[in-house]
Amino acid sequence: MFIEPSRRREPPHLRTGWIEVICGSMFSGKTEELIRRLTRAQIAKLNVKIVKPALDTRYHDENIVSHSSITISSVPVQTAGQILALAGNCDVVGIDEAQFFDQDITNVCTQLANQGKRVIVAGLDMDFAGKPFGCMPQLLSIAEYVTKVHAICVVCGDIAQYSYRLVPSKERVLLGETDSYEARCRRCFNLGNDAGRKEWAYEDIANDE
Ligand SMILES: Nc1ncnc2c1ncn2[C@@H]1O[C@H](COP(=O)(O)OP(=O)(O)O)[C@@H](O)[C@H]1O
Ligand SMILES: Cc1cn([C@H]2C[C@H](O)[C@@H](COP(=O)(O)O)O2)c(=O)[nH]c1=O
Ligand SMILES: [Zn+2]
Repeated sequence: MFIEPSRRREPPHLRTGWIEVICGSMFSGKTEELIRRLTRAQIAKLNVKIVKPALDTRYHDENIVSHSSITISSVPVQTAGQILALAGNCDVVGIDEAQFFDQDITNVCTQLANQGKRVIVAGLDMDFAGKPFGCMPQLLSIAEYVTKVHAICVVCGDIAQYSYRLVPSKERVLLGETDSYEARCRRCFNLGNDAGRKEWAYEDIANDE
């Protein structure tokens, strides 16, 4: 589990900000982990600002909502640049669904951290095709702390790092949840439509051994 660095008691001239990235597939617990960290910052009475891309209207227009219905209020923004103005003099900035921002998000996070803020970013590291998603590789490179979380493969029960798309669209951006995506392990992701349901997959693994 991620434990916050204890930098509060450092003298102000030595205090710096930093960037944390939480990545993984859909259903891996990125949003839950983001909300957990932000809630702890609020308990510590830090001034917290939370944003998400305005296009993410899946569960709610404003709030950030996890697949398990855990929620925290946020401000929807159209561009990464807007985050700088919104952050003002806050201590902690939380950003969800970072994969939907343009490359400018990297500069924005760097500027915020350089101002002394703790920046916590959550986003999909890979798209439905298993390719690195937009700005995420750059964010992962510049972060001080990276946490990769995993879902459970709905086909075989193994650890999942892929978001398998169940509908035929090839557009990179397609909002959805269990209606359009499922979490899959490497093997079941590569099997595509040939991946059977749980019983079949267990049998197959046993036959492989
Ligand atoms: N295949 C799955 N593997 C793990 N958790 C799942 C799965 N399907 C649904 N869930 C639920 O999703 C929750 C995580 O939701 P969330 O934090 O919103 O994930 P993410 O932001 O990574 O998509 C889990 O705690 C669990 O309740
Ligand atoms: C893989 C993939 C996902 N999306 C969309 C689907 C959801 O609306 C979000 C991811 O949300 P989560 O909090 O990580 O579950 O992104 C997409 O547009 N394109 C993709 O390739
Ligand atoms: Zn699997």
